[in-house]
Amino acid sequence: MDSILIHANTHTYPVYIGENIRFQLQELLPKSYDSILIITDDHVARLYLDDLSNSLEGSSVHTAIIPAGEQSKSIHSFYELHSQAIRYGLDRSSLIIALGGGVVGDVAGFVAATYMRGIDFVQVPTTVLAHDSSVGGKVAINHESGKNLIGNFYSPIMVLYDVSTLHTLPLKELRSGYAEIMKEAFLADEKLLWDVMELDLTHNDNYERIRHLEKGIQIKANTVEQDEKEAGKRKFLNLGHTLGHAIEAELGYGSITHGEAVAIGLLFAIDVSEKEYAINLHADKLFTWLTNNHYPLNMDNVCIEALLKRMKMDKKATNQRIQMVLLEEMSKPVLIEIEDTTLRSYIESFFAKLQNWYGH
Ligand SMILES: NC(=O)c1ccc[n+]([C@@H]2O[C@H](COP(=O)([O-])OP(=O)(O)OC[C@H]3O[C@@H](n4cnc5c(N)ncnc54)[C@H](O)[C@@H]3O)[C@@H](O)[C@H]2O)c1
Ligand SMILES: O=C(O)C(=O)C[C@@H](O)[C@H](O)[C@H](O)COP(=O)(O)O
Ligand SMILES: [Zn+2]
Repeated sequence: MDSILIHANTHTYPVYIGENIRFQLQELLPKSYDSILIITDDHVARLYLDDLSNSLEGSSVHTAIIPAGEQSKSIHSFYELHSQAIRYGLDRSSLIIALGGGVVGDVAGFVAATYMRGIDFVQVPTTVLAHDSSVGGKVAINHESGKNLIGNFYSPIMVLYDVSTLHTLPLKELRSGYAEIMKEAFLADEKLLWDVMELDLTHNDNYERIRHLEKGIQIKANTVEQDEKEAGKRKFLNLGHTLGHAIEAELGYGSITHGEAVAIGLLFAIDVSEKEYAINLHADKLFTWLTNNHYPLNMDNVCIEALLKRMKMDKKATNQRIQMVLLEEMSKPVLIEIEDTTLRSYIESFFAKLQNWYGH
């Protein structure tokens, strides 16, 4: 088992990474709890809930199961989970465990952050994408106007990443998670970038995957430790998300996965960076890798005006002025404000390029 320590503003917590470590949950917890609520979704519950609850002894263990998918990051689920916590009699010394992907982690984390003004929580990520979402303390639910508009910064006391659970992950979700690894690679690790560019996701073995996940977590950790509340440097982790989040909300939460939307946003950000800074960041190679791995990139029926409106709701925007993370060179992110008219023409030419690339 490997571990990475994260130094948050409030406390330091470990991220444990290893095969089958879900069975060691009890012994890895820093203290014992009288009452524990495991929050998970209905897919993950069928696969791993028993393993986790059976590994906890000496506590009253309760479970709350939300429907799988992005639509559960809602005010309705949030309220329902609070109601269940109240019904089970959780108090300030209780623990919430988030067992699942980023959806469970984000909503359960936000419940933990707000239940009785905050109780301990542990992240037990089960997706590739959740190497990103379980670290750094962003917890949130969506609003129909935009992603993660209601939330907080609230760090878990521990992350237990049992990479054996990834064996059951569908290819679509593997793809989704690798979009965030690609993002991290462009931001800070060119070697990782070329490693992943070599990868056929259908033949990816777990040994290689663990190496990629650990590198991604380390990049995230280095960033959030310097700027947890996103006053500056942390905004770089949003590379690809300005357009990505707009696409996700515009197509309807759950129509495409978060990572699939980020992949399109990342390709766009790389394309714009190449134009702004007259450099070659290999957008063409990224496009080839994305199409070889069957990322959905067809934006034919997406309304650009609607996307622009949504991009103004992005948390990096100030006074409705859109800010984007770009790369002025490889591994050198910058945050720049882009005029609406310039952005519109960039999106138009990007969508045209996608059509053109597809045509060949
Ligand atoms: N807080 C953050 O810093 C942060 C970072 C990145 C993304 N996010 C958020 O994370 C969410 C996406 O997370 P996600 O991609 O993990 O999606 P997800 O939680 O919806 O999981 C994807 C699907 O895989 C299933 N699943 C999960 N683990 C499985 C396993 N081991 N085997 C089989 N099926 C499994 C789930 O039931 C679900 O159907 C988005 O809402 C995004 O905004 C948050
Ligand atoms: O941790 C961060 O900071 C990130 O930006 C990571 C993103 O991958 C993640 O999707 C995050 O939830 C986006 O945050 P938001 O503040 O733009 O909603
Ligand atoms: Zn993301």
